[in-house]
Amino acid sequence: MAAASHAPVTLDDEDDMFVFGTRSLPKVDITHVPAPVAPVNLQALADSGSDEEGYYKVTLGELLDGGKYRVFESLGKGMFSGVVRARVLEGPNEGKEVAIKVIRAQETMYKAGLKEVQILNKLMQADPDDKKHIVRLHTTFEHRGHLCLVFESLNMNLRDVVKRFGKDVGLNIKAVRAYAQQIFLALSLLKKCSIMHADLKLDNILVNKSKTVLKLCDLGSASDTSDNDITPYLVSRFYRAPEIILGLPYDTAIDIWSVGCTLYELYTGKILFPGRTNNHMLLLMMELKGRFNNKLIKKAHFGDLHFDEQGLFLSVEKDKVTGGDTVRKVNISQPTRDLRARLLPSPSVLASKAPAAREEEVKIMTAFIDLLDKCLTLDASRRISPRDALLHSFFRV
Ligand SMILES: Nc1ncnc2c1ncn2[C@@H]1O[C@H](COP(=O)(O)OP(=O)(O)OP(=O)(O)O)[C@@H](O)[C@H]1O
Repeated sequence: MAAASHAPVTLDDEDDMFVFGTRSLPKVDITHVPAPVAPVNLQALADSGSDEEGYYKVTLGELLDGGKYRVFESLGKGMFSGVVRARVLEGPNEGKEVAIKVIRAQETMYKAGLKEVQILNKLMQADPDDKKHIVRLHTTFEHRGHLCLVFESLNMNLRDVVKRFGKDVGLNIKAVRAYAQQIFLALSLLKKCSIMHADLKLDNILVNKSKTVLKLCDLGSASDTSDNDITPYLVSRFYRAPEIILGLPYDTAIDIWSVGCTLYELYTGKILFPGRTNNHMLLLMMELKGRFNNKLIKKAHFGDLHFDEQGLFLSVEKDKVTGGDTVRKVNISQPTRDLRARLLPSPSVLASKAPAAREEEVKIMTAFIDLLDKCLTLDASRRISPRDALLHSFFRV
């Protein structure tokens, strides 16, 4: 039995077909990138060149995939991976830049990476002409036990754009409108394919060098709509839809909610719902949008965590004296914060403009606020669809 202890450790039965390897994968039709056949072999992990958290320790100038790519820049670390920029050294794309996402050498991360490849393939097949603003996956390979995804190289994410060009006060409304249209096109493809992105935020939207074209990236949390287990921590908290927090069934409408939060942030440079906890998120949402419908609360898995039998909100707050948690019952009837008050230019700003410019500004801002309001509908079944969003007057004023 001693030999058995050196045998590759497989994940489970369905993954037996996967084996770690160092070979590169066959390159095929760009709309269908094969997932590498998986690993999990202790020997390979021991030799993975990773730090203690499983991130690959990349060196600038390093060659990857048998000399096909030379790394020249590190783009940073996420939860699942380190992303590097590299140059293609051979083949028809010689000289071109790519971005390589090197997944952490860990069984769950590897599996998540394979799922990301599968979802990107499905989306590329549904959009062979690359018109729907989702990042293109060129190919995949394995490097010392790390699954590597080779993407088209984009310039920076929208969080960096806001930092650099919006100086933390946001972008002008016409730039927001141009980006919003592209985001809703991407969402229309996701909906058509029954895929939820489930992690939309400024960090996961990339732009090209001229900042005119954007693409959604990081499909690492994405899944099919049939795959919607109740879990209150899906999506980064500030962008998390109320149905997720309440434990209601959810679908592609969660991404519309996240886009509402993202567009607000793009325009203002401020987080719309900076909740400290899921409970605090619900309070902030109700302050803006009013109370939840009682029927919705009754159906919700976690309804009684946040509401009492009378439908009063149980706001968990810090006691100023003891510092411990206390519960304050809150009866929310009317919204107390207002998107119009926050976003419409003040009368003094408007007065400083010529009448035509003033009229245009009010028109476009009124349309923007209306669209945001429809993206942020508390009841997911009544939230605007990507298609209707694209037909909204915001894109025609
Ligand atoms: N194709 C690309 N071109 C340029 N930069 C990219 C590309 N893909 C990813 N990046 C950069 O790397 C960052 C992390 O990428 P990604 O979100 O896919 O990785 P992740 O490990 O899932 O990260 P996180 O845990 O933050 O979600 C992005 O925010 C972006 O700045």
